[in-house]
Amino acid sequence: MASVVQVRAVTVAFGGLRALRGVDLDIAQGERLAVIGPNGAGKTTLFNVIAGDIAPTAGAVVIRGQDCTYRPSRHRPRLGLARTYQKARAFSGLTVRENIYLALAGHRGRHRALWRSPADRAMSDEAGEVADRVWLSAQLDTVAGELAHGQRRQLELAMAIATRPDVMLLDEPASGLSRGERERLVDLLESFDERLTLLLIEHDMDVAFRIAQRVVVMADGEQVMAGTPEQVRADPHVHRIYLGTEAAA
Ligand SMILES: Nc1ncnc2c1ncn2[C@@H]1O[C@H](COP(=O)(O)OP(=O)(O)OP(=O)(O)O)[C@@H](O)[C@H]1O
Repeated sequence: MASVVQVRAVTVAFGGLRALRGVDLDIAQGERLAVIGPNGAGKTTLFNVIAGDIAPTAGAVVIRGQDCTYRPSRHRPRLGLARTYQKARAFSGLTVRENIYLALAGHRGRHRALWRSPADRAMSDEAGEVADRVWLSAQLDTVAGELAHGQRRQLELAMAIATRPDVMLLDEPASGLSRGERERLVDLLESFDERLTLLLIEHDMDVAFRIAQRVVVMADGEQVMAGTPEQVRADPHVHRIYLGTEAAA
């Protein structure tokens, strides 16, 4: 299957510290891939390089056959790539519909006042459809600041979906969620169209292993192993470097 994202020998140095050391990664269209590893492994740095938030010191990032290594993040949505952030980006004082509307408007380069023209009303309806896809229909008129933590995460997903991506990068989507909210998040991600490619960094093993078809394990800026969740779970080396420390934590 053709790769939609290719990471080629990517190295990132912060001064003397090499956060990534020649990492290679191929992500296929429709794949569900989780990157795991202990603190400081380089997961966020890899994510930021793919998302265009930082440029690598060496190596290349190719998206849909186009070399994007030095293209900033604002070009990624045009290539069908969207990301979520650990820190919420929604406006607390605006409703779910308004936040999604702004994400739609921003993607289309329209920064008009809310609901002025019929075209804007159509976009407001579209915001409702996007909310439906993340199970937030009942909260359309709720201001984001009053949403439960899990719902807020759903809104973040909606704002990414508004750009009609076919690759979504999810930065620790389950962090800070209750057990029930995590279950709901996994169910929601599993409900997405199977052609949507998902790359996630996740500390919660249950979430990562349930969503991913392939898990990449990183440590010290390198890929240690990659395999199915079952293979990774059973690998003694991974247990030593990661699962053991997690279990002890
Ligand atoms: N902007 C930066 N400046 C200097 N060092 C950095 C910077 N960003 C990351 N690092 C260092 O690079 C290494 C990899 O960090 P990174 O955040 O990518 O790891 P991670 O696997 O995402 O860790 P965590 O699970 O704790 O988020 C760490 O040693 C970190 O301290």
